[in-house]
Amino acid sequence: MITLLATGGTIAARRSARGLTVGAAGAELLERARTVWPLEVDVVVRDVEGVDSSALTVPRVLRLVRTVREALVTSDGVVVTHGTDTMEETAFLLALGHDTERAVTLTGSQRPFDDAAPDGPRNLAAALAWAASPTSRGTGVTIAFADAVLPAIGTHKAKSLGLEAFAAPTRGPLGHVDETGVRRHARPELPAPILPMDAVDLPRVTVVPQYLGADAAAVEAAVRDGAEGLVVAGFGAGNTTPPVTAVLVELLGAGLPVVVTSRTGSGAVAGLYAGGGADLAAAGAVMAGDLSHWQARLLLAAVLARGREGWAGRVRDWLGAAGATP
Ligand SMILES: NC(=O)C[C@H](N)C(=O)O
Repeated sequence: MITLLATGGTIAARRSARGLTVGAAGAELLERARTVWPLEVDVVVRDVEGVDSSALTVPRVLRLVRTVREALVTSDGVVVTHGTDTMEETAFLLALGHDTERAVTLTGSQRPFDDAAPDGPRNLAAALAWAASPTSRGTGVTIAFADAVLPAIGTHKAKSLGLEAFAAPTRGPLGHVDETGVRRHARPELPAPILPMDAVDLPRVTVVPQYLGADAAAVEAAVRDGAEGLVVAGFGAGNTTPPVTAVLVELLGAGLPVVVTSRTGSGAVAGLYAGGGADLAAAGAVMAGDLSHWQARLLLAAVLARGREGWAGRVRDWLGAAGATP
């Protein structure tokens, strides 16, 4: 038996005078998905949220993580329908808490429920087939979209409207689901769970972007606003402007956790450049491998939920176990 948890998103949205509005229930989504392929599996449906994913928050997603965990006790796998805008973040939080062989697969759509040529039914049919298949055992949390199955870790939404909405640039799909059935090509690295299951929220971690001539103001404002850690969306291989480098080195010296990502959207970061990334690495910043800013933010927040002590080692260990860094 598979549990289908419906949370909203475009897959459940209809056109209205106000714009796309979530309204279709999980049972309606399932009914459409069953017209794509014969799904020889029992599915229990629960509507747990009914929102555009831009309206979700960390506390709400932490609640969903616990709901998924409970469902996994009695199900062979869990499928979550979800808006695509924040799907990579919900998938990542689920991955941070995942500790079973059973598959958890998220899916959604780019086109609404009432579109003349919707992509939702096929995406959901594929997600259900993947989660129900013995092939998906041990593949952790995944995103099934446009016939591909991508690992939660390292995946981001790469297209605003295109149907192949998600990409895992340095990892690629783990498998495909199409007319030939369910195929797995790879097994992902699955780090041990680090998300505290009793957490109702996570410490504030702020993403600070780098751009031509960026000064220290955004970093200083983030700290003033109570950030307990920072993710710097750096240039290229993890570089920062001279004033941002200077303020971050000072904050690292005072004990503030800083993680560095790349605004390129593909590839790993390394502290290569004097006056930029090399100075940050020397001061104790952690390079986030191929994680997006948004996933790195959740990783650091989950680590800080257990306190600041030893944060860098715990982030590095997780990144290594996830195959994000060597
Ligand atoms: N395609 C989508 O699902 C986008 C929608 N705004 C959402 O994230 O809920």
